[in-house]
Amino acid sequence: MGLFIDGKWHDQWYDTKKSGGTFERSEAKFRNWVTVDGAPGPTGTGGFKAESGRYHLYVSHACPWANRTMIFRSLKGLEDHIDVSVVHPGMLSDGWTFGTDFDGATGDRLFGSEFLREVYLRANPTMTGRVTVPVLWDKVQNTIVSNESAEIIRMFNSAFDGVTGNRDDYYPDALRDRIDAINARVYDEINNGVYKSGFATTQKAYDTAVTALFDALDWVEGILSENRYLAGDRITEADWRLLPTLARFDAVYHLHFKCNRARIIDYPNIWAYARELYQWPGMAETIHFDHFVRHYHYSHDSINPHRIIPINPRIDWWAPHGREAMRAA
Ligand SMILES: N[C@@H](CCC(=O)N[C@@H](CS)C(=O)NCC(=O)O)C(=O)O
Repeated sequence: MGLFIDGKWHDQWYDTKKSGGTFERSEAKFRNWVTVDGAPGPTGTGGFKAESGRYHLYVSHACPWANRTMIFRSLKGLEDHIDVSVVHPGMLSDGWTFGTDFDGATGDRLFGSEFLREVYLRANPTMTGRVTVPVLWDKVQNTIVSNESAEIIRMFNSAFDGVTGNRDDYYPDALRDRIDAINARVYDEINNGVYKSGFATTQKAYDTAVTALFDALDWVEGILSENRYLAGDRITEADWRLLPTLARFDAVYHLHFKCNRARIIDYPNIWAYARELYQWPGMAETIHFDHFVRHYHYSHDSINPHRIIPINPRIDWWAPHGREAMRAA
């Protein structure tokens, strides 16, 4: 794992010394937006019009942030309009690679690169920053539109509606305040909370993160005991942003990131809800247990130096979820 400083690759693990043992996620660098007519979005520059076949998505099936973008690509019927390259789940000193010796790893279908970092250098040969997935690439301007998943899913939610005819809205006006409030806590304490627990390098940093994580899961369990979905009776972006973390929890985070006060299967409402989301049309195809079990245990050698891949529990994600009953309540 590494990062670029002025276009030069440095093999370097996260620096937690300056933050008292706490993992701090760095900000994504490319923050442009695809819009209906190419007008600039909330950040970055314009010129990225929604067009079929123009954009390419780079993902890892291991990565929860990339998983969000694959979820929205499927929900919004973008499969025929935005093609995808999938990196290899092993991420060592070269960062993400395009090795194809793992089922589902496609190689770089656009440029035939060996490493994802080459794609970043095409966009900015002197860049400083981390080489992360997901990446949304523009074949016309030959650059990265965005490497921030939260913003890529907002683009996918509406910018391509004229291209696909799919007008399903997962961020409806009337629910935005509620969705934003839920996202803020879910991001900080759950999606990123598992990383803060797992990458902590002091007991105090771990204790703080893991306690907040399970308190937040208790809060989610409470919401889901009264509501079918996080924002009420309608499924929204808030739910889709939680699913990738729930899917990885018992298989990876519980053991590898020491998130072991409870498992997801111990929360009756969260577990049934997680199965409902997983069983939603198209969703199971975006969730690749083999990629994330391999990635985390193999790539984080400061946590698992011998790279032993654990056996893991057998969990039935296809068991009936019974959440329809919530609607009648
Ligand atoms: N803010 C980014 C975070 C993406 C991210 O951190 N991805 C991880 C994989 S799960 C990554 O590529 N890490 C490589 C690195 O940090 O060097 C997003 O949500 O899109």
